[in-house]
Amino acid sequence: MEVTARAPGKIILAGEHAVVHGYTAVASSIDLYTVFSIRLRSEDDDTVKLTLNDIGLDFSWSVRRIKEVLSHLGSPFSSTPTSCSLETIKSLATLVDEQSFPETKIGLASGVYAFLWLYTSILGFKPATVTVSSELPVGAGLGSSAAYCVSLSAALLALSDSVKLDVSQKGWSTFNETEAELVNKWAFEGEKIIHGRPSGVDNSVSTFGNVIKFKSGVMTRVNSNMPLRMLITNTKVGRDTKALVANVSARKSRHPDAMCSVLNAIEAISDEWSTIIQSHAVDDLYLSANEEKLGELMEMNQGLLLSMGVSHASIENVLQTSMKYKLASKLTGAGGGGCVLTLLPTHISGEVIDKLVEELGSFGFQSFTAGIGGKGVQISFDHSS
Ligand SMILES: Nc1ncnc2c1ncn2[C@@H]1O[C@H](COP(=O)(O)OP(=O)(O)OP(=O)(O)O)[C@@H](O)[C@H]1O
Ligand SMILES: C[C@@](O)(CCO)CC(=O)[O-]
Ligand SMILES: [Mg+2]
Repeated sequence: MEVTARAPGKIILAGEHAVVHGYTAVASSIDLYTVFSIRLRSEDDDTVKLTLNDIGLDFSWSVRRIKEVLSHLGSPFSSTPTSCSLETIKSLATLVDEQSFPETKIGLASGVYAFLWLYTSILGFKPATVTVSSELPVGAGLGSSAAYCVSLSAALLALSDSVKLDVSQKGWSTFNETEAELVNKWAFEGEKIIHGRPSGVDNSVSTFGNVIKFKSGVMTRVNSNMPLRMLITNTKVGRDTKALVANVSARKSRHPDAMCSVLNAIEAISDEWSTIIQSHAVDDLYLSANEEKLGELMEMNQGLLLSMGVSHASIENVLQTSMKYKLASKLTGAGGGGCVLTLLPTHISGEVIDKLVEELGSFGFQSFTAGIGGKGVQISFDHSS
């Protein structure tokens, strides 16, 4: 039997970075998915094979070798999400180094550490073939790391003793609330390995889907009543969330008072965002007034992100280009490159959007739209293999 789990990416509508320091963010899932498939092999077939399709890397460890390095941890402990210690990360790095990780892709190694941690903690030492593929650009602000950790945790838990699913179900099915909570907690432990200091907003929105508000580790569902449309532009400038989050923390400790004001202002923006999208538009006039307010909030949020040091020339280029069309934009996710959101109000014509996309394309950027606010993580079982 093969188990497949898919988890969506996300956009942060307001409050990235501030949320790491306990201030509110508003985020929504998007209908682009990361998909993990796991097929257990027979016990005498002593290997765990991992294929990372998006980054073109393959790994193959013998279960004996993994046991040698990690069995002192006493796994599996699937019902007890546990943090990976620095000591254990060193052991995981040994297992990865033995597979000659290419130097040019070394920034991606933490995803493989997260894999090994979640795999052995949830399933123990079982031989399996594992593959992952994603519709999300990796490391571009759309929550690829969270979708990776959520879909992996979901597929592993589906094979563990901690979750009892009906494996005869056909097609995609969802977890109940308690199971989804467990998936989310394990995914957060994976995110910690990749991000260093994640707030938990990305794994929560990937697990539960829809639109959420998030503050100090607590998620609140937001019932959006607005038809939100965003153009997502990938600047294709590579960046690393861990480094950007660390830079913001350093700036905060250098300028605590100034940064406190910036973070409070961002929280006010997030709160206003959630109030506006929950309100019911009584007519078109009301809707377009609200769209205008959201555009202004995006511009203000972007200005504050610039002051935190996480914008980038490529992001500024997208902002200026969209401004020519009187459209508001902000970076989404960790910034430093990656993706930018541009609000597409309901009155805007397809022709204008096409022109903007073409102009952005002339800089080498790639723009697309995605469905906003769909389901969170889902699972399916295939008995044919
Ligand atoms: N499909 C994938 N295959 C392999 N590794 C992945 C995949 N998706 C994510 N990763 C891991 O996640 C890391 C990227 O995470 P990072 O947090 O920097 O970016 P992001 O999650 O896309 O953006 P943000 O956190 O701003 O939303 C990669 O370096 C890799 O380790
Ligand atoms: C930059 C950040 O706020 C969002 C990344 O999508 C980091 C986090 O919340 O973990
Ligand atoms: Mg991430």
